[in-house]
Amino acid sequence: MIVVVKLGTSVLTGGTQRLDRAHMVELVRQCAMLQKAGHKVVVVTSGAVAAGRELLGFPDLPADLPHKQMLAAIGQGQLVQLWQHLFGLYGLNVGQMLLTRADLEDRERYLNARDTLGTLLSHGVIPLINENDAVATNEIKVGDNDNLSARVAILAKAELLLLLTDQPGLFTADPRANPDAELIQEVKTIDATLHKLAGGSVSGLGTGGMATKLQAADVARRAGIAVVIASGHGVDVIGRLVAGERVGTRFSPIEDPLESRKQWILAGPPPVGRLQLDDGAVRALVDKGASLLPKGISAIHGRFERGDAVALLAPDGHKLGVGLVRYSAAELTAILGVHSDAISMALGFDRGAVAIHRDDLVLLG
Ligand SMILES: Nc1ncnc2c1ncn2[C@@H]1O[C@H](COP(=O)(O)OP(=O)(O)O)[C@@H](O)[C@H]1O
Ligand SMILES: N[C@@H](CCC(=O)OP(=O)(O)O)C(=O)O
Repeated sequence: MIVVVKLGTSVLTGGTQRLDRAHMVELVRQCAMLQKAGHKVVVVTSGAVAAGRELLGFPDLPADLPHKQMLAAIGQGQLVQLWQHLFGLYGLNVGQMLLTRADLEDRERYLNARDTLGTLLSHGVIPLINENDAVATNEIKVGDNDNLSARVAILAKAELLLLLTDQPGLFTADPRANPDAELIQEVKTIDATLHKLAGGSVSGLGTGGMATKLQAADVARRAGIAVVIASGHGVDVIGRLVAGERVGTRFSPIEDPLESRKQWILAGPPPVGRLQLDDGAVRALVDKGASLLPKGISAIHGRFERGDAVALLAPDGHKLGVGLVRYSAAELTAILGVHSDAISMALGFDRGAVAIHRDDLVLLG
């Protein structure tokens, strides 16, 4: 089985300001046991900023992007060196891959990253993955390692994604503020009610809290990957989760997973615009599995070019899905509501009858 293990800053520091080396040894032991049993492990490791801060002796720096990038640039080397040393004790090699959203949104770069990851795995090397924080500005960032790990799980063609953190799982409310909150053991559907339960990070160490873990789980399970959120401090937690033990919060995969290109549409390009659809278009897309025609679009928001990803909104405003457009925003504005036969008349040229082809469309539901 290919397993992606995402280790949050909260796990790697144990809530302190420093990397918890003793615990990292224990996590490496667990991963090595899995490799020995014939599984393949990919580690998505946070902790670069924490390691940088530790090396500099906790300087009092502004919390702005340039200083975070500086800390990540300093800390990433430290972090990987440490992992390399610890995995080396078990005779395992590691291979570092630093990714950003820009590596995932272009289909060719996405496939290149997938090849490298596959080659590392086929040679028994442990891929160590983090966001390339030193160069990633907000525009090109995935932004948090929960969402990054879901994309990595898709790239690695993993069966299981473990989001290991400082809580035993997803609770009915943030247990730090609500002592009565209860652990949710199993999630079958991720809806707006569930999203409301999942709060942000309050420790000052992590990024995104449970909110980003839920987003990550939603992306991974649509690709047919099971996801568990659990405590990174549980005894033998990695091996027990791989063995299928009921620990933490488990999200079962969607049974009819998206095909590869659609997984990329969901995981790669960020939507840069929004199309408001009319009722007829919603019925055609949802009930008949049709492509989206310009005549079913009632409004266009944002500036996008041909090939960009856009979000599709139902008349009541809820997000129906994501798709890659065949016309730019300016072109679509000129043919909004126009019947397919009249497109070339309105534009002076014709890129085909559909605004978004069915093959370039992912419906969320
Ligand atoms: N419903 C919830 N259940 C559990 N934890 C929650 C919930 N809502 C918010 N949290 C917070 O999410 C935090 C874990 O996320 P985060 O700080 O980003 O850690 P990590 O570094 O592991 O990604 C917990 O410490 C907790 O305070
Ligand atoms: N890339 C950053 C961590 C980003 C992140 O998502 O952190 P976390 O929520 O602790 O998994 C780092 O290495 O410090």
